[in-house]
Amino acid sequence: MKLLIFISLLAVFCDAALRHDRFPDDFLFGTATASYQIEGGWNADDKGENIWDRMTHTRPEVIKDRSNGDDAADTYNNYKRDVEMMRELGLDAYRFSLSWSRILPNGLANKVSEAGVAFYNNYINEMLAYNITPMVTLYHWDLPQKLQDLGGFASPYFPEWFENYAKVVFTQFGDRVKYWITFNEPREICYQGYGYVEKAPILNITDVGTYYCAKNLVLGHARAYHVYNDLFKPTQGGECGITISVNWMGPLTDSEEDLYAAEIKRQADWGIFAEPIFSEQGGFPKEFSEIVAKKSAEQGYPSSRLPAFTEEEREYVRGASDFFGVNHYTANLISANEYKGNWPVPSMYADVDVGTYVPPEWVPAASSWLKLAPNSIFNALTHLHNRYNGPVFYITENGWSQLLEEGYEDDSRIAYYRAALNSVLDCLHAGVDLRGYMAWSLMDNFEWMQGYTERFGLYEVDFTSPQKTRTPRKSAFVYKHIISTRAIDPDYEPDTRTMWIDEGH
Ligand SMILES: C[C@H]1O[C@@H](Oc2ccc([N+](=O)[O-])cc2)[C@H](O)[C@@H](O)[C@H]1O
Repeated sequence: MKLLIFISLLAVFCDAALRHDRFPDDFLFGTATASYQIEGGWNADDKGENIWDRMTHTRPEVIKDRSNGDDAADTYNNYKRDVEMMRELGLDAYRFSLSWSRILPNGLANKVSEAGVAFYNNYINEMLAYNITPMVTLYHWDLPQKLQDLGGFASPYFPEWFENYAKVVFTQFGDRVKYWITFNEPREICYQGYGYVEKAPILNITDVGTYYCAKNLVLGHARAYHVYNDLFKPTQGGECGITISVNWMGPLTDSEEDLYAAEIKRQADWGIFAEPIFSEQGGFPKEFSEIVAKKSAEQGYPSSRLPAFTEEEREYVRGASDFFGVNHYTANLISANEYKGNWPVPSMYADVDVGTYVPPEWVPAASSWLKLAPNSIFNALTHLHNRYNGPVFYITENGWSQLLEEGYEDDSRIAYYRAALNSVLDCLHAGVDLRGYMAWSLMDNFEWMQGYTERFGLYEVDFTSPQKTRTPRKSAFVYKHIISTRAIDPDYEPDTRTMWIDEGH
């Protein structure tokens, strides 16, 4: 009898393990943040000005609450408290970004700030003291203003500036940092910074640099990857990848037109950045390239507005990544003929020329673009897995916004995280090589054009208090429970509001 019970328990256990009802022990659970959104200290020591400093100081009206990241959550002075929060949650890893102009005040590598390097050394060492693995993004949207004045991402010098910056960073921190992400979200950098939608550097021109930005960014990524691979990896032994924002773009109907429209939307949205690096053939996506070339000719341009890679560049970029970082938040349904916007010509949006639809039953967050879309992580990751021959993935951002008034009781965030992590389990079950998940965000922060009006934090931050006091929300307790049990208990309800640090952290 005992043997029978033992065998059936073993069968249940093995089945659960095979079905990935639990997250593997070596799966990296973390949270993510970005320098401009949390650090503050905008002019501390010899830090240089960046494009968000310049924009928020000269055009405060473009930010919803006229705020800025001058102080933000003041991580510059509070980094020990941040690491304490990581320990409270029991994180395996923490993704954060470096402020380029804090390390290189004028963007160029001829002057390195000792104070800037010291700050990041302290931050990294504090994490490592508690076994928290740093995952470091080199660029999360805060370009040194000096480089913007020289043309920014649209300049042909950009790849070289980025390589030089990367070399400094790998030299200073590579003995301890083993996960490197070159860029956060090329789509947002190029399309929102240099295209139609306004974000820093707020050029107020349409389209001029969109696709030049895309090409220079991809080349900059490849240069940093090769420098790391050739000069640093042999002794430091880490990994270098890129994070691309991938929301699921499925067809509105099964019609051939909608299927094709969704494919073009995917090619424009993330394929333009992913295809050159992760596809077997390299280069920009075929159909989208043909569309832009055709429209450019009709518009009277002497050549395509999407500059092609030379054969040598294509080979240099192809395969230049150890992993695919995915920022995933939501989904859209794509239509060939319905729900189209009125886009300026020329622009990437007019080039794509499809409609996007969001079903009303998808629960909305506080951010207008964010809805709880069913199975969207599974749809996006299995698609990428199939298209790019099974690369290693990390989800480098995923999270949910609320309005400040919602405070501790963030049940909609908990529902979102549970749905997302169930989708992660489905990915593991389907054989996707997904090795980690970083929740956005550890704490409330400066949400770009929305200022402090939209809150993504597991910890609430009181930005009016001198210490920028951090208080855990209900979701922080739920995430902690998921990490420690490596499983999702849909009924878990925290019975305390007081955080604690488990032994070993
Ligand atoms: C909340 C985080 O958003 C990340 O950027 C975006 C912005 C918009 C979408 N979208 O689907 O429309 C996805 C991701 C950003 O990387 C991070 O800094 C946060 O602001």
